[in-house]
This record gives sequence, structure tokens and C-alpha cells, in this order.
Amino acid sequence: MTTIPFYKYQGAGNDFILIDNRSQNFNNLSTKDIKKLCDRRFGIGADGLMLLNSHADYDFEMRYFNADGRLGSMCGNGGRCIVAFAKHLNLITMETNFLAVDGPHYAKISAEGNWVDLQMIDVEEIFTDGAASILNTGSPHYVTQVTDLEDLDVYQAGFEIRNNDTYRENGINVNFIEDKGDRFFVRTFERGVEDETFACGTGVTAVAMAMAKKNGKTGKLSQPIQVKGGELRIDFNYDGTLFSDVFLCGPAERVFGGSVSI
Ligand SMILES: N[C@@H](CCC[C@H](N)C(=O)O)C(=O)O
Repeated sequence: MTTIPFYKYQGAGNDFILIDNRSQNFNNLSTKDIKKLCDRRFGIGADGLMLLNSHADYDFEMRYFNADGRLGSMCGNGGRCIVAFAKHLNLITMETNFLAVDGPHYAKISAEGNWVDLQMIDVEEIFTDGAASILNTGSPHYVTQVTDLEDLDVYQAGFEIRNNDTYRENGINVNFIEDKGDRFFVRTFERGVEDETFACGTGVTAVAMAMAKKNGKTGKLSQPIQVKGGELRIDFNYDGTLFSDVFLCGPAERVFGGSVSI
């Protein structure tokens, strides 16, 4: 039996188990272990689990697993939470450069310590699938506009798109948007959780980019986004071809800590 000290964090309701693995004691967690730890009835409960590893060239390395226990692609809200965790561990102060699965990331933390601006990868390619936009912001996303998002069955609609002939094999995260005038309201069905989550950081980043392109907006842009778990903001530059200087900004809070035996 292994005892694992952990912390639970959340960023706009997207929640994660954080484990300090600088000792490398938890390298061998299996898919089954991670799935159980993330289970909301038989485990701690979370949308994903992250190991914070040491790295020779960066402040730390983020290794992200989805709630199904499998290695995920980039998680934006997870990235913001692991930065807050690194600060809690006194590994960093107000700024950091760390490594994630999609490459290096820079982030800065607010003076209060519970707000993190995380730089995301530059994006150039946006494809279409009917009226939907398809893009990769570190994770693959399908972005589609709807009316009356409050009443949409996001689980059913997201499940059908994620499991259709085009996306079944590799999966995709499905984001539904309603334009509220001063902000977008977004709900996401997440691959790897296989359910709706309260927020998806790479998802809202994809939404901000897809909608800027669709609405012909260029220059230095700042897009507020409302999700089920709170408010996020995407700051970026768009020259009509490339999205650069992209920052996912929002809350990242420690909820509780403890230890668990598996
Ligand atoms: N919640 C995440 C997205 C996590 C990655 C995703 N589920 C996948 O592997 O496709 C976020 O905040 O970006």
C-alpha cells in the first residue's frame, strides 16, 4: 500500500488532484489508480490529476492525467492550478517558466496568490467542420455556437459529437457558446472526463480565437468568458493569421489537502 499526500485545487470549478512528485515516489501510479483517485464516489474526486515533477531546465514539469486515468493533452486550468501549487511549495515566487506536454509555459501570479495568468501556445490553424471551428490550443477543440445554452443537454450533444465517426478514435473536447453581448457563455464536454466540466481552459481559449476570427476582430484583444464555475478571460494578439501572446487568466484556489492510501 502507498500513502500519497495530495492537495485539491480548482480553477473556475475545473478541479484537480495535485501531487508533489519531486521525490519521484509516485512515478508508478497506474491508470486504474488515477481513475479511482479522481472518482467522485470511490476516491477524492476530480476532473484530472497532476504530478509536479522536477526538471533540470525549468522550475518544474507538469504531468497531466484526465479523470479516466490516461495521460491528457494540455490542461489550461490545470496549468493555472499547478502554478498556484508550485507557489504554495515555495518552488516559485510570482512568476514561473515550466514545462508541459505542449512545451514551455510562462505564468504570473497575482499579489493575493489566487489568480494566475498562464501563457498558452500560439495558434495559426483553424479548420471547419460544417459551422463549427476546429483548433488545437494544446488540446483539440470543437467550437460551435448555439442559442439557449442554459437549457442545452451538453452531455448528450457533446457525447454525440465526441463519439461521431470523425472524432471517435482520437476524441475531441466539445465547446458550446452563446454570445451574451459583453461576454461569451461557454459549456464544455471534456474528452477524458467524458462529461461536462464546470470550465475548460484550453476550451475557452479556443472559443476566444475561433470567435475573433469569425467576427473579423484583429489586434490586441481581451475576451471575458462566463463558464459554469465562474469567470475567465483570454488576452491575445491576432494579426489575421496568427494568435500570439495568448494568456488564459483566472482563479486558481487550494480547496483542501490530505493523504490517501492506494
Ligand atoms: N480541462 C482542461 C482540458 C484538459 C485536457 C482534455 N480533457 C484532453 O485531454 O483532451 C483545460 O482546462 O484545458
